[in-house]
Amino acid sequence: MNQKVVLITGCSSGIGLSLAARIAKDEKKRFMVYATMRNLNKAEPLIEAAGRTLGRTLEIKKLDVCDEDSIKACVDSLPERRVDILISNAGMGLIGPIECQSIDEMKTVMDTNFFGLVRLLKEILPDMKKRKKGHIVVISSVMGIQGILFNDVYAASKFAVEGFCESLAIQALRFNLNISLIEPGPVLTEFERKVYEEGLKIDLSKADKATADMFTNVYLKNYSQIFETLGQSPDDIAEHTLKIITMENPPFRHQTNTLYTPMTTLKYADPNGDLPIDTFYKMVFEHDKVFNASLNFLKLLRWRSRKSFTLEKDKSN
Ligand SMILES: NC(=O)C1=CN([C@@H]2O[C@H](COP(=O)(O)OP(=O)(O)OC[C@H]3O[C@@H](n4cnc5c(N)ncnc54)[C@H](OP(=O)(O)O)[C@@H]3O)[C@@H](O)[C@H]2O)C=CC1
Ligand SMILES: CC1=C(/C=C/C(C)=C/C=C/C(C)=C/C=O)C(C)(C)CCC1
Repeated sequence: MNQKVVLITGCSSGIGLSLAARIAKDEKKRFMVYATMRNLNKAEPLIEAAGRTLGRTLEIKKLDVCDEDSIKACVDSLPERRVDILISNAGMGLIGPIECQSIDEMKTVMDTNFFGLVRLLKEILPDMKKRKKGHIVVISSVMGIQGILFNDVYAASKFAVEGFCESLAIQALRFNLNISLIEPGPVLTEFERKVYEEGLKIDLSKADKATADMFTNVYLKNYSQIFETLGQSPDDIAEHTLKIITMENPPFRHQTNTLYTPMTTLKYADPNGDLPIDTFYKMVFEHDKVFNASLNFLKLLRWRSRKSFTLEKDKSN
């Protein structure tokens, strides 16, 4: 059987876990999944989700994207070091005023979200080029296209990922390789919980009162509601990603949440760059009424898009 080898990072929870289980359970058994995580003590939820695929179409391996030796050891352990599809998923968030964040905290985000991808590719890309075959799939974010209030460093890390991939994609074409950026909006995972809990713990005394109030009373106050309204499940992201890896000509960018697309499109509608910033500003600060009305509108759209996604899935079966 000519199975494609898929290596996924960050499979201890969230999107990585859903992706690994979903791809391993592919009805046509088209994939052999190496689901990796930095701490194998956290493997239990994946073992449970993998069920009977464990040891058949799914194997769990250790890989820390911040450690080159760990990446090399993992790739060396694969038959012929072959990776047909790399899914770079491991990542972390960071919210809050920059006055309250240390440079070390910021570096950890860049090291994981951006250099983590770079380290993976330095190990895997040369073999893909030799074979003239391969698909690099990166779990980016809508924040790889557009910054969001109090996500300055996280957005910077995803912009870095997107700039890096845009440059590399041109070279990759010469070697018949595909690169795809998956751009989810909010997804209900450990990410959301960790980021929110860390947000509540921030010592806001280093920020001025107006900034501290904005973070507490605008951002944190609305955070859970935004995720509940706009949030997708990690299984949704897994379905979208499975579609992308089975396409003959996969797109370079794929947004998983159609509700978010109008916001990201504003960027391309105004070369001056003011339109998305003004719109976000108005949405957040100018009138609570507009904000609440938009939330209600989003709830309605979400219901409709859920329906259409289900229909699309039905059609493809
Ligand atoms: N949730 C969201 O709203 C969105 C998330 N994303 C992106 O999706 C990806 C997955 O996040 P999500 O599933 O939501 O969050 P989770 O926190 O549930 O999962 C993150 C995963 O990354 C792993 N990880 C962190 N650092 C490293 C490292 N150094 N080496 C290997 N693995 C590591 C975590 O492992 P451990 O358990 O050991 O910490 C965990 O398995 C991230 O890239 C994130 O930026 C994009 C858009 C929206
Ligand atoms: C909470 C909140 C907002 C939106 C937050 C969003 C949309 C977060 C998205 C997070 C993602 C996509 C994370 C992973 O990549 C607004 C609208 C700024 C208004 C103020 C409060």
